Amino acid sequence: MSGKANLEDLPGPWGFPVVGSLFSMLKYKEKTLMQWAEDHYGDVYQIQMGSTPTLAIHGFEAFQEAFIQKASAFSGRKDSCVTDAARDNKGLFFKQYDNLWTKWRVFSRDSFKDIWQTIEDGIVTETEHLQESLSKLEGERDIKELVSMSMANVVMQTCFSRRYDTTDTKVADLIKMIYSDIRDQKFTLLFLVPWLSYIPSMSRFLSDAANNRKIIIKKMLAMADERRAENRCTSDFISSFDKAFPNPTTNEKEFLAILMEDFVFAGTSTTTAAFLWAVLFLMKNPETKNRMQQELDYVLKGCPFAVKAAITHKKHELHYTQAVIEESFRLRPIAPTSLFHYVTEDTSLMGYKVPKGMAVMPNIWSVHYDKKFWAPDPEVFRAERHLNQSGAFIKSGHVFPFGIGWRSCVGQRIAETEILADMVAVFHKFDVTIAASDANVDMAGDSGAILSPNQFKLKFVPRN
Ligand code: HEM
Repeated sequence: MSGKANLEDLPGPWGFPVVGSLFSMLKYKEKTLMQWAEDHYGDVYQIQMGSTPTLAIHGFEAFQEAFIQKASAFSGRKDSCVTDAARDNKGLFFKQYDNLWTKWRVFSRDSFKDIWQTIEDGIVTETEHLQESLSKLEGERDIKELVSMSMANVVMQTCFSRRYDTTDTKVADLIKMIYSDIRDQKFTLLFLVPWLSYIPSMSRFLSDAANNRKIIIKKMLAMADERRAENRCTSDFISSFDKAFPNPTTNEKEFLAILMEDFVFAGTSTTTAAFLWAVLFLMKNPETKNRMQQELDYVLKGCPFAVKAAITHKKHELHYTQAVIEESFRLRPIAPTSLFHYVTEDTSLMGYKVPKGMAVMPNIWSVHYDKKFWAPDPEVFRAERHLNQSGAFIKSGHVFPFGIGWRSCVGQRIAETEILADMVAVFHKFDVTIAASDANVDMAGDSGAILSPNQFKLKFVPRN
């Protein structure tokens, strides 16, 4: 193998002692990293994130080599005091790469396949509730909370085959608790600079996170028991678990609880943000919105259950609608630098030797904005770029908001179906306009744990 031998030989920016390049990474890190790649260091370089040496990966080729060709070397997750406190190396999201991860990943993937009918029915039910809520709205309103509850309920339907009312404070509190630790900046700081745990406020944060974990496990298992006690004939994640683990150990029960916590965490604000981005792009591009509505009217004409038809047998006729969603995914991937991966063995990438133990930051943004591939206008919203000459939707393979390879999003099919269903539910049924005061909303969005759109208000008028 050609290439440099040592970590020191990988190119990369100079970082401050102790914190490294952490401060340059606080907001819109995807753009900063891409600029550094283009201007100085190339597609593969290292940055110091706190005390963590991190490999930043850019461009389609490097992604393919790392996450497809060398998947076993690049599919790790870093262990840390804070993920240990919050997850105890259980679930999938922060789970280190080992046989247990494989076992639970395969179990989750297969369960979602087995219970797909329940998931699909759950999605349709939630769109009906969303439509009902939207038709009751008066004036111009921010719909984020409504969409978020609807997305959370799809996860609840998947796990427990039932929905929870917005007034159910028990579930609302559980969801709040699931998000509370990870939304705190102390979480990221401890992840990247573990020695901060010696500071009393940080060590308190860690013990609170561990306590929260125990409470969340208890609540999730209580909900599972409630659902079993109802003794309904069901097909959901709990029934899959009961079939696969007829006599579960305490450890396996805890694993189930933390997996479901991961689904709520990974499957609520992500889908909400991705859907709201698509809506916002349509508000900014009224001609695209009109063309999409014409397609919905034409393809779904005479279907008594338009949403159900759209996500099942009519999906492959909704070329333009799929292109709109794809273009929104491209321009605003909600996790532009994905999740940290971790190098599990000495390996190489694009000719550089990469040692075991580096963290990895996959910059999805760099592929979505690649000037060569998306020329001449990577910054412009243009759904047509995903259509061929006959108007058929074509996946380029260069849009992957869910990541690629072994560690890619296990909920991708659920998320894609939810977003398509909600697009149909909203734009087939309503004429939607953005409040005049939000017409110039900043499209850079809010660069927090995920990239979500800034707040905006909408008005919904039922269509004829
Ligand atoms: C638009 C919505 C969503 C987007 C853009 C998204 C994106 C992602 C990304 C980028 C990753 C990390 C991939 C990597 O490490 O390479 C991920 C992981 C994950 N996602 Fe999603 N996600 C979405 C919705 C969902 C939903 C609905 C669920 C579950 C119901 C879910 C569950 C997970 C889980 C469990 C993981 C960790 C997988 C593992 O490490 O094995 N996500 N997602």
